[in-house]
Amino acid sequence: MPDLPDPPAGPPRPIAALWERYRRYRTRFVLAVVVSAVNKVADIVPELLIGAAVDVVVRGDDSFVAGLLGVESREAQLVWLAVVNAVVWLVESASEYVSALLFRGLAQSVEHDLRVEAYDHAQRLDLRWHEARASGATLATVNDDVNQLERLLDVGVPAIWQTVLNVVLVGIVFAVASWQLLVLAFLPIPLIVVASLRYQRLLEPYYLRVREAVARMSGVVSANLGGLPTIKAFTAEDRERDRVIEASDEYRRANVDTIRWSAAFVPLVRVAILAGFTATLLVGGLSVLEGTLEVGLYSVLVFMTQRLLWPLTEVATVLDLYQRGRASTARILALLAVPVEVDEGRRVLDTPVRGRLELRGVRAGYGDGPDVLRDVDIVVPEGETHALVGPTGAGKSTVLRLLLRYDDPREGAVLLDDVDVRQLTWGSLRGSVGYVAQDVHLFAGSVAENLEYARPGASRDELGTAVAQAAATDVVDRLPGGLDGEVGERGLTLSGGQRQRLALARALLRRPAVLLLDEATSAVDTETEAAIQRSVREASAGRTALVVAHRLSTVRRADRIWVLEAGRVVESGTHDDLVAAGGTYAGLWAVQIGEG
Ligand SMILES: Nc1ncnc2c1ncn2[C@@H]1O[C@H](COP(=O)(O)OP(=O)(O)OP(=O)(O)O)[C@@H](O)[C@H]1O
Repeated sequence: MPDLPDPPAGPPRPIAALWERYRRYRTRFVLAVVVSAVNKVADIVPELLIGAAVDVVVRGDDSFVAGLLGVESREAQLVWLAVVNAVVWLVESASEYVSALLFRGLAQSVEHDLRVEAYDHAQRLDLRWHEARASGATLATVNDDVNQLERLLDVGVPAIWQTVLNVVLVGIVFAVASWQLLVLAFLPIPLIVVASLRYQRLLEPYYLRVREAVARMSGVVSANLGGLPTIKAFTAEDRERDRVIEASDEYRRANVDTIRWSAAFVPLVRVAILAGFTATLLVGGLSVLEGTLEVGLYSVLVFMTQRLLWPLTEVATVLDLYQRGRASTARILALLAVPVEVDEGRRVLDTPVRGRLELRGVRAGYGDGPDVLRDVDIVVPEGETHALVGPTGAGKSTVLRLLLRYDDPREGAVLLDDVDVRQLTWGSLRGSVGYVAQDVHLFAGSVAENLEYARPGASRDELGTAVAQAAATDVVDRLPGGLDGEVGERGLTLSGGQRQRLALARALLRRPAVLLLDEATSAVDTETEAAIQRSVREASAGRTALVVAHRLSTVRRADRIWVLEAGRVVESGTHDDLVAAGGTYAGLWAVQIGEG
């Protein structure tokens, strides 16, 4: 793999960057925060009402409610409290529903937008960028990182906000009741937050080990499932099962170690909050006996301390969610920040495209690697069929990649109809080319769907013609369902030669001005090859073709043959000229016809 520069790190403050990026959702976010605040207040009020009810029962016409409403009878006061309670309860339920809808809706919208943006950007990124890294890494960003961020927005953000509100609201109640109790009950909170942060950091390597173990395990399983034919051929099932056992066992051990520490957290927080609980119980109770604290308020405080406990036990989980969400956001934004180096030009070719191809003084290579092509000058005049031949690794596929502009040359220029391809729109360049790659890729789906990839909305007649031109009629006829027959994942239910013929049909369906065939017939038998050749000759009448081939018999009739060796054009001419010249080509030919 070439050494490419590391991908740019994510922004230093990813969440702030996300906030900037999604300005359009700010109003919805603020609304969600407000409704959630209403919900929290409504959630706390019933506990205050119970305190007020105790106060009514204990103090009668002297109670807080009596003073507030001017109602003397205890029964009437209790009825009032019950009515207020019912209203608040309904508000609480409604606001909980609305707040969940708003937060979750927001999380889904952001997740959807980011996933689509990340995918769209990833598919625009240069092939070279993708080739230099594991496809799993990009997939993990588009899938797992986006899901992780959704969890932060869906669960984490509301939890953080509710915890803060909880502490503030309970704090206000305590402050009204007694400053001493406020100090005693809240004293452990900063301690718990700081301890949670440290604890989280302590757990980090454990979580990391779990993540690595799970990645290793799924790596082994997916690689094995993809390589089943090889495993079976080498009867390596037992060895592979042992490798999975080992990976799974490491995952289990990593998890057990993590659980040992993480499960201790809640009990520890409980111990830390003991001071607040005891203070409320003891100091509060004593204050009631002394007459400095009302019984009603005392009962409210007892409820309230309980309320402080649970959110605090969740501080660590929420912080964990926050940190994971932050790291995921950084990775997504880093992917989105990778620049597209081979970017689209603006020029549109005059139609009809003639199809003249030229490589002018081209030097090319991959990443920081050595030059793969040097001083290459190739011209394919409009309407001619040329061939590229040469030993393996000579740079033949690289020439086709340059013509499709998967990469740009390091020096020199590639031209279509005398225009530098760097200036052309993708539509003008790639839209004019029918390409059959060395490693044919078909998508899961029917034959027709695969063909229509080249020309959405093509008629059945057009599909049939393209199939016939590619000598693939028998492939389609043999499939149950014909054109509607399924080809399976990556077309794997077909043989290599059948896949090649369908790929050729797909390229021809485009009716391109230029045909680029990279060993398009290497996997078919000689008879089929001859049939394809005849069809391609007919199909390529009036269009330009550049054909890469190892089997020289396939390119004998080419208008011109270019011979590449170690990245340079060493000779070119017709088959007969080259054989007569007695150079590299003549040597290759002699070997292939059995005279070498
Ligand atoms: N994506 C890539 N990244 C880095 N190096 C590459 C890449 N593709 C090809 N190369 C290198 O470039 C050189 C030329 O490869 P290329 O595929 O163009 O040769 P070829 O003549 O088509 O070979 P073959 O006949 O075996 O297909 C080789 O040394 C190869 O290792």
